[in-house]
This record gives sequence, structure tokens and C-alpha cells, in this order.
Amino acid sequence: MKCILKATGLKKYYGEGETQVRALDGIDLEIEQGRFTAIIGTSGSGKSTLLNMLGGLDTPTEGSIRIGNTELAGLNSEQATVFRRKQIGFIFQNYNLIPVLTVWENIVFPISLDGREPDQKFIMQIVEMLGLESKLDSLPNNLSGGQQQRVAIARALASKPSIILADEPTGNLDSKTSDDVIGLLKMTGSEFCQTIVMITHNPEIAQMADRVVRIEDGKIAV
Ligand SMILES: Nc1ncnc2c1ncn2[C@@H]1O[C@H](COP(=O)(O)OP(=O)(O)OP(=O)(O)O)[C@@H](O)[C@H]1O
Repeated sequence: MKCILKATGLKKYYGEGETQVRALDGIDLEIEQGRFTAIIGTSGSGKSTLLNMLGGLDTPTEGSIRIGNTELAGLNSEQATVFRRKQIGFIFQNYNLIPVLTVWENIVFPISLDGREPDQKFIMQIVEMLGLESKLDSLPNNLSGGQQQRVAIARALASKPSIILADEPTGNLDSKTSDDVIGLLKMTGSEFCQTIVMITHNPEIAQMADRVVRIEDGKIAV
């Protein structure tokens, strides 16, 4: 299968000298297109740092990241922002919805930022899959945690990114809601042929992935 995301010799060090933290200490990782990869590891092992690097939200101390044919280090910050918005959908544990915007406005917000027209038909398909049709005019604070996370998923999918990066997306949800959300994410992922990379502490969710990568002390455990 085609490799869509490749990290080579990835290192991220914070600080210097005795207090230096080696959050990532030499990661080589290839992610295949269309697959669901779970990233697991103990707290502080480097999972979020890795995901942030893979999505270009932070820059490595050393090493390179290639997404498709694009080398992230070759982009200036403006190009990187545009690239991220088009190619990557992010989902975070805390949903990161904008409280003063309605559900619909939240979903289309990243697309409007790019000055693009939202594909209304496509987005309504996602909205229906996620069971959000009746909530489009609501404000996020009036929704349950599971509903808010579904809005965040819809927002991540709406710009048709090739990669979804999710950092503990179900960390704040009960187990039933969490299973539903992961099920929906897997379904939309396979429907739209998206590559999913997800950090999880939950072994049951990791079991649903095509591949599990364990991080230990900033390295991939073998
Ligand atoms: N901005 C920062 N400055 C200094 N150290 C940092 C910074 N961000 C992360 N670290 C350190 O890097 C290491 C890896 O952190 P990271 O958040 O990637 O771990 P994690 O595996 O995602 O943890 P968790 O499961 O608790 O979210 C930790 O020791 C953390 O304290």
C-alpha cells in the first residue's frame, strides 16, 4: 500500500543540559494510506509531541516529515498553515469548538478561513452520518460531550483531508459514546478513504485499529 506519511529520524528535545527532555528521540515511521493507526504508550512517552510534529503543528529538533510528496520543512509558516488546513483534519480531546459559532458554522469554519466554498452536499452527508442534522443551529455548549466530539469530527472531515490526526478524541467520553464515536470515525474514514492516526489510552479502541504503534521514552517500541 502507498505510504502517505513518513517520519525519518524525528527528534524533539526541550531545554538543554541536565534538565533536557528528549520527548522524541529518533522516530522512523511510515503510515500507509487509508489505514487506521493507533498510537499508544504511557503518559509522557511522547505521543502528543509525535502527533503534533506529524501534523506540522510543531517543528522537530531534527529529522524530517513527508506528507504525500510534500516535505514539511520545505514550507514557510503561511504555506504550512494552508497545507495543514487542506490536507489534515485534527481532532482533540477537548473538541476545540468555537463557543459563539453554531454547529454548522463550526463545521465550515476552517473551509471559510481558506476562502473556499464549503461542499454543502458532501458536508450534509457527513452531518447525517454523524446524526447531527437537528443540531446544526445549536451552540456547542448546548450539546453533550459526545455530540460536541461528533461536531469536531464533522469539522475535521468537512474539508476532505487525506489524513485525520486525533489526540485522545474519546478521552472525555463514556465508553458507550466513545465506541460510537470511534465507529463513526472508522466508517467515515473508510467511506472517504482517509488515513487515521489516533492516540489512545484505551486498549479496546487500539484493538479496532489496523495497526498499533507503541511509543516508549520517545522511541518506537519493538
Ligand atoms: N512544551 C514543552 N516543554 C517542555 N517539555 C515538554 C513540552 N511538551 C512536552 N514536554 C515533555 O515531553 C515529554 C512527552 O510529552 P507528550 O505530551 O508528548 O507525552 P504523551 O505521551 O502525549 O503524554 P500524555 O499521554 O500524558 O498526554 C514529557 O516528558 C513532557 O513533559
